[in-house]
Amino acid sequence: MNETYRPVHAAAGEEQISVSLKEVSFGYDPEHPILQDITLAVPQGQWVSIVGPNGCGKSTLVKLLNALLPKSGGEIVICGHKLEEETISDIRQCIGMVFQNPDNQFIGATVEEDILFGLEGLCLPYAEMESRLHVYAAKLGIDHLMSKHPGELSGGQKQRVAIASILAMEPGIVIFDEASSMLDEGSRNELLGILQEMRTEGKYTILMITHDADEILAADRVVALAGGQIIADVTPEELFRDEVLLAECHLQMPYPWRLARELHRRGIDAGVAADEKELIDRIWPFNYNK
Ligand SMILES: Nc1ncnc2c1ncn2[C@@H]1O[C@H](COP(=O)(O)OP(=O)(O)OP(=O)(O)O)[C@@H](O)[C@H]1O
Repeated sequence: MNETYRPVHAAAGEEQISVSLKEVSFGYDPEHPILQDITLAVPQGQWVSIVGPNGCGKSTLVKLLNALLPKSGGEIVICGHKLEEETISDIRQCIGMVFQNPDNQFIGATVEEDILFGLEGLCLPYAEMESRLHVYAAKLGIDHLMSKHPGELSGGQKQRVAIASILAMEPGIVIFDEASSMLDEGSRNELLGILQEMRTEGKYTILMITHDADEILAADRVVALAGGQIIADVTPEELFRDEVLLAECHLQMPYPWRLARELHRRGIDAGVAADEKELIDRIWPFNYNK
């Protein structure tokens, strides 16, 4: 196990824990466990990226949280509810999941119906449902698609609808399982902006399975899985500084980090820039002082 992994069980200080796993295990075939003794606590309001190589069990892990798959051992507590037969429906109300393929997520015959369907399940007053419908359709830029049948939408539009449907229910925990892989760069950045806004509200805990460097950098914390175990629990910066860990996770450094490393090798210590302008501002003095 990588030394960087620091298991966390209990609340640090007064922090409320949204997601807690203690020694959780699971195998599709009991003889071959996919996940072994996973222990993890995520405080309310935290944004966690879950990373790791293909097939290491990231999707399996998040499906255990709302009993889409049955854990074979250990304890899961979601928003104070211990996961048991009787608490599954309470727990499912606390968790919204957006998957990679939006086709599997449509229920309504139109976009509007699809968003309203989830809200009806929460038994909200009609005015509140209408208000959320319009707020989240506007946030995701899908107001003009409300009367469309899901079959008439592009992959990226379908994913925006799926995200709007989940966010409109305002679950305390939102899980994205490679949910932005269908989105173009602009839409992906918009989604990151929406999540950043949600983070400032402090009400949402975000778990995001991703291989995307920008999404990883946006998180508060990165949990890395490999070989059925958590091998690291670090900040995004710690991950991107650790070339061994990056290789274990099959990840690359973000472009500005690679550029900074190359410049450093050539004697220019410009640090990591967030964008092109900052990069030029940082490199310019080196050229100017020659
Ligand atoms: N329904 C299933 N039945 C049997 N084995 C499965 C099933 N779903 C997944 N697996 C296996 O479990 C392992 C973990 O799969 P999982 O989808 O959780 O990985 P992942 O880390 O999310 O992968 P990726 O990054 O490719 O999406 C893989 O070896 C996969 O083949």
